[in-house]
Amino acid sequence: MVDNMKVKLQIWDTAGQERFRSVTHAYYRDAQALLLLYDITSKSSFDNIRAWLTEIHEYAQRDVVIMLLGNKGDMACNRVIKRDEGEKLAREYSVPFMETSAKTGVNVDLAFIAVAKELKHRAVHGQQPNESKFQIHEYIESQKETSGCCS
Ligand SMILES: Nc1nc2c(ncn2[C@@H]2O[C@H](COP(=O)(O)OP(=O)(O)OP(=O)(O)O)[C@@H](O)[C@H]2O)c(=O)[nH]1
Repeated sequence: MVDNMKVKLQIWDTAGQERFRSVTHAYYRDAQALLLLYDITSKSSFDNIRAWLTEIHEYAQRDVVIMLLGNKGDMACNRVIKRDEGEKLAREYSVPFMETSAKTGVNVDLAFIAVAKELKHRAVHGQQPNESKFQIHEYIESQKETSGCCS
């Protein structure tokens, strides 16, 4: 339930980076939202994000909701990608960003709730230029948790 409205999300987990080239566009071509995850302890996973963003720009829907997530936030002591770098990349592409942990659950609900809220808002209000916009960036900034022993 999002603001008293039932929102149904169908979630697809695409193949990982090593199979990156073989992922069919069909996976994300019709998606309304895309969560791009990298692993804060893996430089290659972070470097792959740019390639994904280029792909998305080319093949995904123009108004797709994109969110950048730096996962394994619980392993901040082993991080090789600073939070700063994630934030900078997100700013460059104007997408919201936060660090998450699938292990501890930090910010995981928030990522899905923010997407659900954005999609619900669009469904209810449409996308007329004058309509008030749900501010997904602001919502995430106000709700996200930041933690980590060495961050
Ligand atoms: N500590 C920690 N480990 C995690 C986290 N998320 C995933 N892992 C571990 O990282 C490994 C890879 O996780 P997957 O979910 O298979 O990653 P993936 O990118 O979907 O993998 P492929 O799609 O197969 O490339 C597993 O051993 C997970 O248990 C996290 O937030 N924290």
